[in-house]
Amino acid sequence: MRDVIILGSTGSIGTQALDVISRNPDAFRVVGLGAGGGNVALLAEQIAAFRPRLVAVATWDAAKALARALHEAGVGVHEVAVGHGDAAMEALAASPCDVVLNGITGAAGLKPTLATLRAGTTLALANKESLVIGGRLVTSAAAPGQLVAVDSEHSALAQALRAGARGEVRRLILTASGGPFRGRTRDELADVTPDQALAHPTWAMGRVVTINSSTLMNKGLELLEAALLYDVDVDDITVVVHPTSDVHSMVEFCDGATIAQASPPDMRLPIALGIAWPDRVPDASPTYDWSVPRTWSFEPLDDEAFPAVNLARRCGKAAGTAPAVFNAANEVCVDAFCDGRLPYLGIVATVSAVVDEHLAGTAASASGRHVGDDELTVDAVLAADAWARERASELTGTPT
Ligand SMILES: NC(=O)C1=CN([C@@H]2O[C@H](COP(=O)(O)OP(=O)(O)OC[C@H]3O[C@@H](n4cnc5c(N)ncnc54)[C@H](OP(=O)(O)O)[C@@H]3O)[C@@H](O)[C@H]2O)C=CC1
Ligand SMILES: CC(=O)[C@@H](O)[C@H](O)COP(=O)(O)O
Ligand SMILES: [Mn+2]
Repeated sequence: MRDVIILGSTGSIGTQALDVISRNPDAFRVVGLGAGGGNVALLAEQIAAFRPRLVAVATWDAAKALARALHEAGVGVHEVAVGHGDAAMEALAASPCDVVLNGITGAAGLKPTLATLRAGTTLALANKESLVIGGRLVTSAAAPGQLVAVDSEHSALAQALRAGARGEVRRLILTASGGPFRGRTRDELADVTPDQALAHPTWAMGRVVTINSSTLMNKGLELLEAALLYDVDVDDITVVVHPTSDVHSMVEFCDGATIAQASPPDMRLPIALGIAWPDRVPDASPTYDWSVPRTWSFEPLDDEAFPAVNLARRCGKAAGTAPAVFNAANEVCVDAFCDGRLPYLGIVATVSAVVDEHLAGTAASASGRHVGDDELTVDAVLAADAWARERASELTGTPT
């Protein structure tokens, strides 16, 4: 029996994790839940169903609303301890258990990620942003085997890496669905709408990661995530477009062998493997019917229409605070696009402009200057994140 804490329990990753757990009551027990507080009705339902001892939400207002929802759901005040704010989320992330699943969206996941690692608990990581922006601060806080990938591609890589010795690995091949705009030229992307960008061809996910998939920003973040998780140079990672998301990623070995992990697109498989790692959970997701014909295709990424992966590669080489700037500017631009304040092509263009200022050393404030890996601290990451948000807000006319 594994005691599990789920951060981001009301989101796409969180609800699928609870589905895995409810189907395997002898293997997992929920001891803590954390969420933003945007959906306290669902959180109260989850608390009533799974009976965790500890809960955290992002704000005091959310905690008050949750108290009312818990009363309506018949959960007594003494049955669960509810905290709120950053400190409560970090305390939850550091609470005793066997595994914490971080399914928070965005940079807000960084402190909980570090708190779990510093507590010595296994971290099943869906929140790629925390690893990407924290970089070596996160990887150096993790003991061998403590950081387990949940992102589908990185789970696939972990599975494929079991097939050979580290010294035998030649390169990683990261698959990308190509998103809803695969095949379009840059000009054909100018007028796309948020609804079109939210129509992912293969996965049902939260808003930010879905928009990021459409711009290929998600693949940029995943390139940096893979480099950090598996200690591979960004130039030794190839991105290839695979529209049906069956092959989740591949490892090429020195003898020419390529080992791929394939399964129908269903996050319950990598989530289950992530919280049970290194063991597999029987029937975590459906598999293929080989009695019907099927074709899997692969094509190169169009870097001109979708420059986000090359921008990420540049940030990966600069390292230090560059990935935090890349991510924070993108989070602002995704909101601006969804709110109708920024055209689609403005997302990557604005992120690129903010990254350029950061790396060129032309930022007006000291917190906008690049700090390298050698001097990287959590405060430097948070300062760069805040500067990039402010700069991207100025460039997109976002009220602050
Ligand atoms: N969905 C997927 O299939 C995949 C997702 N990922 C990654 O997993 C992460 C989560 O994605 P997804 O589940 O789609 O996102 P969702 O938007 O569906 O869910 C996000 C979750 O985070 C919570 N949250 C938001 N802000 C905070 C905060 N400040 N503190 C604590 N909790 C917070 C939300 O709570 P509430 O809404 O209640 O306020 C919600 O529970 C992302 O990093 C994403 O890139 C990776 C691979 C696949
Ligand atoms: C399910 C998952 O892991 C997502 O991060 C997925 O990768 C999105 O798909 P694309 O970014 O390949 O469109
Ligand atoms: Mn992914």
